[in-house]
Amino acid sequence: MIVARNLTKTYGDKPAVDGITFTVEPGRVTGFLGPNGAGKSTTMRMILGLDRPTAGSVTVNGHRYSDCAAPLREVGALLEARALHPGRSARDHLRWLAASNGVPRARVDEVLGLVGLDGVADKRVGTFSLGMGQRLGIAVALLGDPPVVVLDEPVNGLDPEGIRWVRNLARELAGQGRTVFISSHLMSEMALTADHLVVVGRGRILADCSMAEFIAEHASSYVRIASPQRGEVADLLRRQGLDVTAYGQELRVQGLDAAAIGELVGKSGLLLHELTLVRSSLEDAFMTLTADSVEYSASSAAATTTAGIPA
Ligand SMILES: Nc1ncnc2c1ncn2[C@@H]1O[C@H](COP(=O)(O)OP(=O)(O)OP(=O)(O)O)[C@@H](O)[C@H]1O
Repeated sequence: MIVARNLTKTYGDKPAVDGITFTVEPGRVTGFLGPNGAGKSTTMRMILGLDRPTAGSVTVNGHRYSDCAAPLREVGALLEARALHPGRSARDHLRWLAASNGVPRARVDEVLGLVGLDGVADKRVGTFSLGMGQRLGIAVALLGDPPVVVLDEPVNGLDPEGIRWVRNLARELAGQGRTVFISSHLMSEMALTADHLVVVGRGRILADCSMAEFIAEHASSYVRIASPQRGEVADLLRRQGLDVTAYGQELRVQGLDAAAIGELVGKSGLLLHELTLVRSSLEDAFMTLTADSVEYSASSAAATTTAGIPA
């Protein structure tokens, strides 16, 4: 498991990570979500001993990464910027890492097969596409068969098949009881992959909860109604204590499900032309939650954070 306590990293006078405390438990996929510049990579770099915390601490299975005797066998990691020797083949790269970390040579072919690179294992890494490079990075992460896996934006550069593969792999690794910590700035991707979420913005924790709790708390829904007797329908529903907002030609109603609203209106003899349950997407919920934390945003992006959800 990974435990961060009051973890802080300051560059100059700017906190990149601002006193965050969280735990990444084994046996489940924990998504680490936040907009660009939220502090995800800096946190992951501190987990892996590549950056030293300004204050606080982070441990992996009870000790600091720098105190690991065989790091590759304790924590497997894919970080965004990966230094690869372009003239070396994928197989040689993995063999070199295996030899220097006490990993059996046979494991190299195993991980090449696992990530689907066995057919190109002897090609020079410099000729690899972004997606192939990501797969090789994941092979490196899995080389030491580690109980803890940290992946920074693993689906970057992958095609839809590759994205699905990473998703399944993450779930499989968690199913084997490993600790899996994956960063992303895409809520929609995490919704399909993670059991638990740690959401950060401007170096601070905005949410630390199960995926189900996040959905229940942040994804709002309403019932959309179209009626030739819009005014009367709105009056009727308001008299029932429901929250009704007129939106152009439609009404948006919160506080009761679509079936019950249909029955109420039906009993009154008023006409309905449409009665639809509309759920805001998790992406909307995530953008609303992190809207104040976005470092660089286009004005159109800011508009989408509030569009479609009545206050
Ligand atoms: N070496 C550094 N020197 C100065 N500032 C840095 C350094 N590394 C990161 N930062 C700043 O710290 C903040 C957090 O950056 P970080 O890369 O951790 O965010 P992130 O959530 O991983 O974002 P992204 O999704 O864009 O990778 C940003 O404001 C960034 O500009």
